[in-house]
Amino acid sequence: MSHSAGPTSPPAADAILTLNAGSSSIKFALFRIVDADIMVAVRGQIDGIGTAPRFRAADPEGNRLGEQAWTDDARFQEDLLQFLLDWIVAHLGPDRLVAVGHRVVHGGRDHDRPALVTADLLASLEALVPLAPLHQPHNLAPIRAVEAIRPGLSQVACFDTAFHHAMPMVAARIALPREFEALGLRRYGFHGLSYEYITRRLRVLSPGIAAGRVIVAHLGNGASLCAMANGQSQDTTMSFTPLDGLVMGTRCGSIDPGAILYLLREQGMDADQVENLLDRRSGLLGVSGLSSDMRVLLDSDDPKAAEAVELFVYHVAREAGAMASTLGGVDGIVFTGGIGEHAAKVRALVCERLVWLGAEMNDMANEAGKDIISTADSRVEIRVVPTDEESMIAHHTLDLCAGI
Ligand SMILES: Nc1ncnc2c1ncn2[C@@H]1O[C@H](COP(=O)(O)OP(=O)(O)O)[C@@H](O)[C@H]1O
Ligand SMILES: CC(=O)OP(=O)(O)O
Ligand SMILES: [Mg+2]
Repeated sequence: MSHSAGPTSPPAADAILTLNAGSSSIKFALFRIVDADIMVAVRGQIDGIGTAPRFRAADPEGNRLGEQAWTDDARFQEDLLQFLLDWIVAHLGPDRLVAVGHRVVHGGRDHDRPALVTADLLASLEALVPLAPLHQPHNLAPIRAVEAIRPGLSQVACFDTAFHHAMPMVAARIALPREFEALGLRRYGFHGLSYEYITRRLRVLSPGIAAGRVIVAHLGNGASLCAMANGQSQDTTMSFTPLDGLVMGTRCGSIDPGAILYLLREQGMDADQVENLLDRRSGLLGVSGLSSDMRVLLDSDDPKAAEAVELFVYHVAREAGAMASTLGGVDGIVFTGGIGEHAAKVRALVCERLVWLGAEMNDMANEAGKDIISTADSRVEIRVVPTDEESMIAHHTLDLCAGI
């Protein structure tokens, strides 16, 4: 698959680009294909989309390759995407881009694995936009942009829902009349690329625990828990949409459906207003009245910020109890995602509420950001494992495109 370059330059390689587009960020990575495996060459992101967009890219050693900030908060995501694609093409050097892999949050009923993008696939994913309005439109836009710039280039959609597809039916079913199940109303679950990466890592780091009963807490701007037995999803807190479950940055998480009826009927709100409230104005932002960013809340001495953190922690621990019940006990707890990886205080507050499960935290190890943060005597091993959705996307893309 590789091509030879000049006598002094390293041999050119085929390359895979991964795009993980969210509501406020686009994360990307460029992987070179070397000996039928992938090696990361560049990682970067544009974050602050909608407020103050900022682009950063670095090589695997952390050397900065690019940085730019925009003060124009009205910049459209399409302009930023175009900037990103131009930057990537300019930085490919002699390497040849052979495929692009995308994180697509919702795969619906039909997709239990990554799929090559076709016009039909794109149309079916478009139909799922109402089920993930914060994510799906941003996931699909780059697929169209790449097709416009490089028609015919192989593109692969990697679904957040796929990891949970084989979840037991009792965990997936919603207690509505059967005809609604036929419409696709079931619990799907999300953050699947992250959970898949974590379970693969855990098999290397702690094989005994990986084969057992593990609760993985993906705590980022979006947050969910997954109950895994032998690396297979048994249940998860997100559901039909990524709005269910835990308290999140701007999402409310689980809410009595009766409250939505009340907002519609008694408060005169329409569906768009309710969606905007539950998806964009609630969660940490709504309760604190300050910010959706956990860093800001932990640094603040506003009592409302502390109450927002307390509520976040309360629901993580409460749902962890439910996941423990599903698993019939717990051997390991893994923290990941921006908050799970970096906020020692949040990990400590969650674990304080899980002592009854046999999870005993080593406070010094936690503060120091060690990999294992439980005591030697703890019945439950507690770990911090940084997630890497990009490498999971790249592996799937390589697997699907290898024969093309
Ligand atoms: N050092 C830190 N301490 C506390 N929280 C952090 C820290 N770094 C990142 N975070 C939190 O992580 C969140 C983003 O997590 P991330 O997994 O990157 O989110 P996304 O869902 O956008 O992928 C931020 O909103 C911030 O609250
Ligand atoms: C599914 C989801 O909520 O993703 P994110 O955490 O990236 O917002
Ligand atoms: Mg994320």
